[in-house]
Amino acid sequence: MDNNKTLKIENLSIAFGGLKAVDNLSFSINKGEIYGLIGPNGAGKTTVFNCITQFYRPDEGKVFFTKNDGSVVDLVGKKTHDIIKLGLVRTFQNVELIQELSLLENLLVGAHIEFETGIIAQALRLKKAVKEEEKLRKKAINILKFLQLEDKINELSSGQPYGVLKKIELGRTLMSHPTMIILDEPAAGLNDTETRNLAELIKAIREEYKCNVLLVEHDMRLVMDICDRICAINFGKKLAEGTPEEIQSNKEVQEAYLGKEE
Ligand SMILES: Nc1ncnc2c1ncn2[C@@H]1O[C@H](COP(=O)(O)OP(=O)(O)OP(=O)(O)O)[C@@H](O)[C@H]1O
Repeated sequence: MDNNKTLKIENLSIAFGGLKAVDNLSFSINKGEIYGLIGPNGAGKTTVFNCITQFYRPDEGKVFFTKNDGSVVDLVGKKTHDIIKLGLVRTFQNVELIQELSLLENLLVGAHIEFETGIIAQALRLKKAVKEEEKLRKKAINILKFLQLEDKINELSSGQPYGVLKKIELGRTLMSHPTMIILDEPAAGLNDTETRNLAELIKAIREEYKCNVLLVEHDMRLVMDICDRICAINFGKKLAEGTPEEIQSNKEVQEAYLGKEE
């Protein structure tokens, strides 16, 4: 894989029963890109996600990922937990925060992967564990500041506006030093203002945390606004790939997707 790519999907296929949910799909994401994956309902977007993070094991194909140190690994067959350690994290459509914990604590819950000391040491609160916890707390506070939530650090997550919960979900991904974040319909359930803020936030994450973003999203304004390139799929196959302008003017995409949705 050439040096400029972070993620390269090659001839990916997976079928459920007789149905080919992803059918010989290939695309690649360049370093620093915000990349969009779009398609009508049932096109196979979530299945592509699940094949990248190895929640599903693809029937065929490869998923190459460039780690922080520049080396390339094929993710197929790896454990989801190990994939997070390699620097690839995802969010879920439904935000799942622990209601009884503060926003800060919710970020720390997501950071267990960062702990270098073992569970027993943590339980005994040995010096090293206490130090590590302090380091994580500082990191979490910095992320909350970046998310402009510093005044809410100790507030419970219960009762927070949906936009705040979504930010925390994003913040949790940042706790694990990602080189790539996959966002599953981040604008779902957000109002116009929250969606505009989200667009700015995703761009800021790219700048500040130097990570790539792969976005699956139905909100065309968000996709067209922030993506450098987009891949449109239908029936698990690639329809077109290109800049937002190219995708918007592509006839096949218009017929399959934009025509129906807009
Ligand atoms: N675990 C599964 N078992 C059987 N069929 C599945 C499974 N997961 C997905 N499918 C089927 O694969 C196809 C692609 O589904 P997928 O959820 O990936 O589409 P999508 O583009 O994410 O749709 P949406 O935009 O509605 O979320 C659909 O026909 C779906 O019913």
